[in-house]
Amino acid sequence: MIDANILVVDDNKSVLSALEILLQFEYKSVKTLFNPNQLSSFPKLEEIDIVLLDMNFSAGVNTGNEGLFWLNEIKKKSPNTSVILMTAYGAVDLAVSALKQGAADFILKPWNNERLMATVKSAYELRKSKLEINKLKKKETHLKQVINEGKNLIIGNSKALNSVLNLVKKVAKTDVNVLITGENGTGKELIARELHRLSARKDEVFIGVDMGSIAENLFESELFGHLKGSFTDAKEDRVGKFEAAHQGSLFLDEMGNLSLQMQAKLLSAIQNKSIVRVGSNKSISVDIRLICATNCNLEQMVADGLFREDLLYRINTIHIEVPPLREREGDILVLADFFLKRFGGKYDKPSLKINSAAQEKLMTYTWPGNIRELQHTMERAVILSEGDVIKPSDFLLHPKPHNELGNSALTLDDMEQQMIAKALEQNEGNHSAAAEQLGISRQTLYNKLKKNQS
Ligand SMILES: Nc1ncnc2c1ncn2[C@@H]1O[C@H](COP(=O)(O)OP(=O)(O)OP(=O)(O)O)[C@@H](O)[C@H]1O
Repeated sequence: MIDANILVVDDNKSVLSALEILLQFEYKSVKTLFNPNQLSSFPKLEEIDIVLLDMNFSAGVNTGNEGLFWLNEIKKKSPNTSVILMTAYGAVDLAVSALKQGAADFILKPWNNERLMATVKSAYELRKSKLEINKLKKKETHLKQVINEGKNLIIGNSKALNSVLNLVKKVAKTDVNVLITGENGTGKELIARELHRLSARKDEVFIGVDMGSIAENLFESELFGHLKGSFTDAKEDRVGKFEAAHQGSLFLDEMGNLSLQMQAKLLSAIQNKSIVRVGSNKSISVDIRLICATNCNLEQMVADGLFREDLLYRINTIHIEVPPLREREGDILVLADFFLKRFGGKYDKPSLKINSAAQEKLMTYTWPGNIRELQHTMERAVILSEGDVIKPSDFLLHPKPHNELGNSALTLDDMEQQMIAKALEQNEGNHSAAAEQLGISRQTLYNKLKKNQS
């Protein structure tokens, strides 16, 4: 017995009872209606899985228009109910217009029992798939919302930040590729998310990829996906980031850390607006809005032969430079206050205030790690503070000594960071060259940099 609700609508009582008896053999609930006008007030029509609907109700009329009218009424109230139209006057054009207007199928009277049962069965399968699709769509919308959520609030009121936000507003509505540059921790990812939020793609996903953390040998698989068995660890087919971002925005962070080989592969995907999964030879079109970010000077890297000029032109149709925090004086205390509230709440210290000497300390510091450093500084201060006031001594600010090695007060970690900073400086920000000079892999260098920032 199939657990489905069926409704039969016909002005012929013998048709109603014949169909009721036939359908009750297989379906749990079969209801009948003699007058289609009762459809308007039929309770919970959306719970009916299948309606078998006669096409002609007025005596002497066989145009089928009444059936089409009631088909539309049912579809308005319950779009996922499968409607099968029945008529004694078989005409191909009538059947075609019924199907065009959303009928699941069309049967002729007198019907063949077996064929009718098969038609009802497939209409029921159709109904189930529609409900399943609806459920998946709702789930997808929810997942997209969760993915896109994140901490999107952009705090600050400085002139410099406002002009960035103005540019973001102008550019967001277009589909052009955007390159966001700025020092580490200035909020580049936040700006990228804002571009997505204000764009026509806002209801689709925003997929972020940290290009610096992808190992060279996994680059293609991560970005373009792979087929099962295409390499040792490919246990399943996998969708890459480009495909995952289809119709949404793809944010490629740390673009300055790509080897020339990776750049070539990326360029080809961007140029062709399509990707080929590893192990496949089928090209798949992708519709993405590309947002890239870096803290490197890509023009300089082009001049040094470290970044492809053609790739740079592809990604920087619009260039947004996010200024460092030291050039956004107006934002420092506003952001500090924002983080104070956030961490005050988190650590159950809601009435904490920053005293004026502590504010002065925040304002005079140069914030090499920008907003990320301010955020960490505030979190530590909230944890360390005693009483209701944050004092200057609660801020552990240590301006990084730059090139001076050999300071006996340094820890091993400090020395390592200084060597890294020096190598990066000598190699003008080029991570691959700095890693080579230090005798470590690009990946290790990257991990060490991340560790220091966290
Ligand atoms: N204007 C802002 N308002 C609130 N939070 C901010 C703001 N700017 C940055 N942040 C926060 O600072 C942190 C660093 O920001 P984000 O990751 O966007 O910087 P980034 O420039 O992309 O850093 P990186 O170059 O290291 O990838 C994040 O936690 C972000 O939420």
